[in-house]
Amino acid sequence: MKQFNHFYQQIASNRLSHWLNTLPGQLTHWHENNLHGDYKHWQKTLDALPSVDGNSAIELINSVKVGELGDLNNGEFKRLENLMKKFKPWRKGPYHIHGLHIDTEWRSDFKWQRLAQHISDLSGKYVLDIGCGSGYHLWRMRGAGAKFVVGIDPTQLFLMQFNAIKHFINDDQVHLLPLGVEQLPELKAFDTVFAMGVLYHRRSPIDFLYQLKAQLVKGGELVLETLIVDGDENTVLVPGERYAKMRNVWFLPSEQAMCAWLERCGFNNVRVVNTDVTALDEQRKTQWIDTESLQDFLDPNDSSKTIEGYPAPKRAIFIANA
Ligand SMILES: Nc1ncnc2c1ncn2[C@@H]1O[C@H](C[S@+](CC[C@H]([NH3+])C(=O)[O-])CC(=O)[O-])[C@@H](O)[C@H]1O
Repeated sequence: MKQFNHFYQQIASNRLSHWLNTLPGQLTHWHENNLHGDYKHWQKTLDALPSVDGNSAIELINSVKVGELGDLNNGEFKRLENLMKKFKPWRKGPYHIHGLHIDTEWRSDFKWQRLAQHISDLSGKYVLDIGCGSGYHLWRMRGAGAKFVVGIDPTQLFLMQFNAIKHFINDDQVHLLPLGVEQLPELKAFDTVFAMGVLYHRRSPIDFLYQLKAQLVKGGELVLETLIVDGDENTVLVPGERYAKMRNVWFLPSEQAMCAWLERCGFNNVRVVNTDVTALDEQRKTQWIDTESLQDFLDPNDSSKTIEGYPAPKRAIFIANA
C-alpha cells in the first residue's frame, strides 16, 4: 500500500495531520477491496506508460498541458495513445499530453472559466475538490496558485485516469484519494472547498452541505455547482427513476431554494455567480468515450427538455462562506 505513503508523510507535517487518525485505515480497506479484475489491468497499463527524459513545460493556467508533439518518437506516441484509450471513458478534461489531445466528453475548462473570476484567490491555499472525477479541476486549482490540492472521488477509474496524468505532470502538491464525501471526518482545515456536480447525486443534500462545511476553516469559501430548475424558494424537482438517463439524481432545487438551504446550514454571504444551460459543445460524444452523451439525453424534438420530459440540464454556481 505504498501509493499513499507520500501523502501521509506530507500531511503529517501540515494542517491536515489529524486526518491521519482515520485515513490510513480507510485507504487500506479500499485497497483490499479493489485488488481484483480491472485494477490489476489498469495498474499494468499505468506501469507501461512511456516516460519523457528531461523537464517538459507544464501549463496549468489556461489549460492542462505538458510537453509538445515530438517529445515522444512515433512509436512511443502511438503507445501513449493506445494506453490512454484503455482508461476510457474519459469524461472530464481536456488534457494535452506531449501532443496527445485527450478530447474528453466534457469541456471542464468551460466550467472553470465560468467560476474563475468569482472565487477568492487560491494563492497559498489548501483546497479540497469533492467529487473531482479524473481531477481536471485539481490541476487548474494548482495553476491558480493553490499550495496543496486534494481531490476525493470514489470511482476507481477516475483515480487511474488521474494517476495516468500525474505520471506526466509530476507535482507532489496535487493528490486524489479514492473516498466518498461521507468518509471524511470533520477536518475544518481547507481554505476553499469545491463541490461541483455532486449535490444532485446525494440522497441527503442537507447532510451533504453540513459535510462540506465541516471541511472548511472558519470563514473559508465553498464553491458549489449543481443542477437547478426554475422556480421560487420552495421549488425542488425530485425526478422519477431517471433524469437525462441518469439513475442517481435526487434533488434539483431552484436557485433560491439552494441559497435558502445554504443559509439554513449556517453559510454566510451566499450568492449565485453564474447560471448556464449546458450546451452541446460542452458535453458531447468524442472518440474518448464509447457511450452516449448529452444529445442522446435530450428530447430529439425539443432540446429544452430531457428525454424524460424534465427541464434540460441547467447549472448554477453558488459561493458562500463557512
Ligand atoms: N459519495 C461521493 N463522494 C464524492 N464524490 C462522489 C460521490 N458519489 C459520486 N461522486 C463523484 O462525483 C462526480 C460527479 S461528476 C462531477 C465532476 C467534477 N466535479 C465536475 O464538476 O466536472 C458529475 C456528473 O457526471 O454528473 C463523479 O466523478 C462521481 O464519481
